Amino acid sequence: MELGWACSSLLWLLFLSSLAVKLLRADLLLTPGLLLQVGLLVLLQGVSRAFLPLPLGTALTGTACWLVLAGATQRKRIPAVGRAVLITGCDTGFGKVAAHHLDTLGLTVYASVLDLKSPGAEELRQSCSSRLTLLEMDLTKAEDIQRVLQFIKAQTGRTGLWGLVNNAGINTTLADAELTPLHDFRSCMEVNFFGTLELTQGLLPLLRSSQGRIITISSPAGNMPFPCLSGYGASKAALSLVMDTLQYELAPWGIQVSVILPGYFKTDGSCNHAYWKERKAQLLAALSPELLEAYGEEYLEDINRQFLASMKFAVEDLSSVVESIVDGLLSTRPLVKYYPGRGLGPMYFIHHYLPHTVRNLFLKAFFINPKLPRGRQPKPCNSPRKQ
Ligand SMILES: NC(=O)c1ccc[n+]([C@@H]2O[C@H](COP(=O)([O-])OP(=O)(O)OC[C@H]3O[C@@H](n4cnc5c(N)ncnc54)[C@H](O)[C@@H]3O)[C@@H](O)[C@H]2O)c1
Ligand SMILES: C[C@]12C[C@H](O)[C@H]3[C@@H](CCC4=CC(=O)CC[C@@]43C)[C@@H]1CC[C@@H]2C(=O)CO
Repeated sequence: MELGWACSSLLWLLFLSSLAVKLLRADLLLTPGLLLQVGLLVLLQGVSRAFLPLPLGTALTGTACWLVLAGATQRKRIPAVGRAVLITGCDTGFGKVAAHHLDTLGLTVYASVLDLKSPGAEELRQSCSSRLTLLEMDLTKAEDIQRVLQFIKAQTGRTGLWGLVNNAGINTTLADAELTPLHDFRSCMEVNFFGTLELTQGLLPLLRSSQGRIITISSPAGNMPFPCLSGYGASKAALSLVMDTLQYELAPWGIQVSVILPGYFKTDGSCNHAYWKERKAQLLAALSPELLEAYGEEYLEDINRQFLASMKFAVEDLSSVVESIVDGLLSTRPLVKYYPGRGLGPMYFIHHYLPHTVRNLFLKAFFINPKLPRGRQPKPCNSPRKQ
């Protein structure tokens, strides 16, 4: 009798802990169907303990548990061929890799780029099928957005537009909020928030007709206060919030909205040394004498040094982000949030469940921990005392 209980308890402990891990990792959803299957497993457990020898009953129940877990985590997909999607920011990074992959899946891809002559645009032109169309669009220019909206409406009259992937985004500054010029906040907002929102709004009539998908690449920097990323993070916070709102506002129209919150990946935008060297120089040149006196040039140099050092943690393989985009577009049950990359679990656990002081210490240790500004550093002993 005891052995039977021990086997059953161990079996259920293994099954329920696997289920919990998959739910936490968003590998599966707690659907009514899954709950019914768990109920049937309980019934099977009771029947096998009552009528079957222990080894047979345990094997039968164990196999049933495995089948439930395996079935629950198989993410089913809808056919890709014939579906049209627009993806922005395909000159480099996630957008370029995703555009190529979506093309290989048989989708009709409209890939927007900042510059039709960019190396990335040329690479897509050379490597993709005739189903991929490159479109030039600067999200800060309303006329560009309107031109793309007209083009997409004209081109997708027959197929409809199945999906929009809002990938394009910028980060212009790596510095404390006080040191970040207001126009840098505005630049991030213009591209990452207003431009993306204007394009999304413009495509909603098509997406409502197709009951399609919206996938937006935001950032954990929009959920938590990464040091020196307030300008970028604020724009991503606004973007995440509006997409989270659209997720339930558009549900009655059958549109499914997903937000992807990637970890740190090595792309042209995140790890371009020349770009960040230029941005640091422009930031220093723009600093007022008062701020330069209060913080000191060494303060910014140190931040930049730590940022360059952090790049070694950036993941080179972008496939997990691309897979999240594909799942958001083609899964029968797309997730509301995707967290591709390393360390997102602990990061969000700390953010949600531990005191903010712990979270802030984690973010500084994980990314950038600014040194004391010049104005707060102890004066050397021989310096003249202020009267
Ligand atoms: N790389 C990371 O670690 C990381 C992490 C989290 C989120 N993200 C986000 O992922 C998205 C893609 O970033 P990435 O890392 O591939 O960087 P990236 O710089 O390689 O790609 C950004 C793309 O946006 C385009 N773009 C820039 N300004 C634009 C404008 N005004 N109008 C239209 N397009 C414009 C660029 O041409 C480029 O193709 C961005 O939204 C970024 O914020 C990146
Ligand atoms: C903000 C960046 C993208 C991304 O958001 C990164 C951040 C570095 C810190 C960091 C760690 C994470 O695990 C989540 C993403 C993130 C907060 C990156 C520094 C440069 C890069 C970009 O500039 C993207 O264009």
